[in-house]
Amino acid sequence: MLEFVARPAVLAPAVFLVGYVIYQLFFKPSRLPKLPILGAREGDWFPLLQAKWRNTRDFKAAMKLSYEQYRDQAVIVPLAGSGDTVLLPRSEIQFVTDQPDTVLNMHAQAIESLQTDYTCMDPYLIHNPVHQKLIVTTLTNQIGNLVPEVVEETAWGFEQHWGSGTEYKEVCVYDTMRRIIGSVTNRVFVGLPKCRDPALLDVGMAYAQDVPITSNLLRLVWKPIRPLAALFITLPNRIHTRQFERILRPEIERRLTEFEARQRDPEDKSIEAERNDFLQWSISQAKASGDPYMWKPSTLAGRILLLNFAAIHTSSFSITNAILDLVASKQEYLDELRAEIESVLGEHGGEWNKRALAKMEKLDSVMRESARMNSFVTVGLARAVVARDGITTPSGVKIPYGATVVVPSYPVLQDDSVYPDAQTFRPFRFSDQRSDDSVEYVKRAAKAFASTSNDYLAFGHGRNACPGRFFAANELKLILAHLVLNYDLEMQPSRPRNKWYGLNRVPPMEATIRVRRRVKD
Ligand code: HEM
Repeated sequence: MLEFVARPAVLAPAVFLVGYVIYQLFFKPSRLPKLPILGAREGDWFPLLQAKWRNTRDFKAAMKLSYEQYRDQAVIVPLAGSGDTVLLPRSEIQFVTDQPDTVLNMHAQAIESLQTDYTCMDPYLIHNPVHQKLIVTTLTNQIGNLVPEVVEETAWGFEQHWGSGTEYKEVCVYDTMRRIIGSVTNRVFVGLPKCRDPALLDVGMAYAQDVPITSNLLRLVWKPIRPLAALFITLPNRIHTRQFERILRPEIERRLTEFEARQRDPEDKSIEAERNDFLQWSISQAKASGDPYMWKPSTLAGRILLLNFAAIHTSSFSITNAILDLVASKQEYLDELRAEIESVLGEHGGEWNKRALAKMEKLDSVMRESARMNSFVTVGLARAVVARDGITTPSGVKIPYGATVVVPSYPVLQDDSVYPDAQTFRPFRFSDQRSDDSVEYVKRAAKAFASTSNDYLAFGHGRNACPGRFFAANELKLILAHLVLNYDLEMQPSRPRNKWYGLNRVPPMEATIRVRRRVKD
């Protein structure tokens, strides 16, 4: 064995590899300017490396430290698997949102951090994200028309997962919510009956988990060998993408055939009326483009899978957090919320619609306050510096091409000077502010759940803020309203804590509560 290792043909590359790794880890000069290193301590031998270890292990502590110690200055944030990252101070959030895409670019950063060239089986879907245009235009415009279907699917989902028993029983909040959110959201994406297909929902969820796990792994792999490593690492992504496509293909093919038949003879009454869902809009968009690649079943299914990735986890976390916050608060809050919903619904003849929902400001406030307390966005507005000459921040820090900038979100949302009594869940914090007539209308409207600002980054902010947030806000409020109207929730003395996985903050997924169907008189 020793003889084999001592051969020059084996020894030379091995020494080179070890030397390269040591150089990368300990001696490679940083391209970043001289700034404090978040997490480094006096006397550290390898400050970047030691800080990286500390920050990766406990990012919550790192966030608190950044706000206490470096509130007004930029700091370097070493993190495992992340490239050169600079956290800018809160005072420079506006500067970040103001930069054009040619200077600070969200998509370049998302492609790098999610490694989409490997984790998405057809990277062209990401490089040509026409589905995002549909979210901003058609989906958002159709929110009102989609209300009846969202309401119907919500009722079906609760019946399946919370049942109609009038005795208290225990349910796992996250597990049941992700299933309800899955079918409600897919009702809008692909319609009945596929939105209730458990295989479709499970594969969609599995892929949504594959992407963060495999992208984290890939980022740890040396770039030149990443394409090779990706062949093995992204195997689950490939399997789940294929399964998703296989499940959806018959529906897509049926719709394509009907689309063509309708084009040939618009008067033909034997063809099913055009559906009003994302798949149908995508088919129309694809056909209008004239590019056959766009209406291939794999392309159309791939876009729906990406939507599932963007929508399901985020929405499931939000509603789970809101339920856990409410049951750990006061029964009076729940009663007050229920009273608002009943009263506004009464004014609208008992019928759900967009206008009724917009009037339920307490309901809206609960969702916004819960997102303030629990948002998974701990640092926000992650953007890659794509200007070849780098950027110079208002405080004069020069950040080179290829680095990433982020801004604080978690510490701002927890800051008493921004949100008084920030550690307390005050469900009507924002509706109280909205009902203050002495404040001008625009400022009051800015307190709605889907409104973003420099101090509220739960949906991002600026040009690249989440395009699905208006739809998500309506869907989540309808779901919360349904459960408040139809179920009693047993109050709990305290709220189980959220968990941190690196940068990500997620609700306790195993938390349970006790619920029973309300008996209405
Ligand atoms: C409560 C639920 C949701 C939350 C908290 C959320 C949050 C976010 C955040 C923080 C971003 C990044 C924004 C930035 O960096 O400035 C984002 C982007 C995005 N979200 Fe959402 N989201 C939610 C629901 C949805 C839904 C339902 C959809 C689709 C219908 C969606 C589609 C997207 C897309 C496509 C992007 C990428 C935008 C781009 O690349 O420009 N999201 N979301």
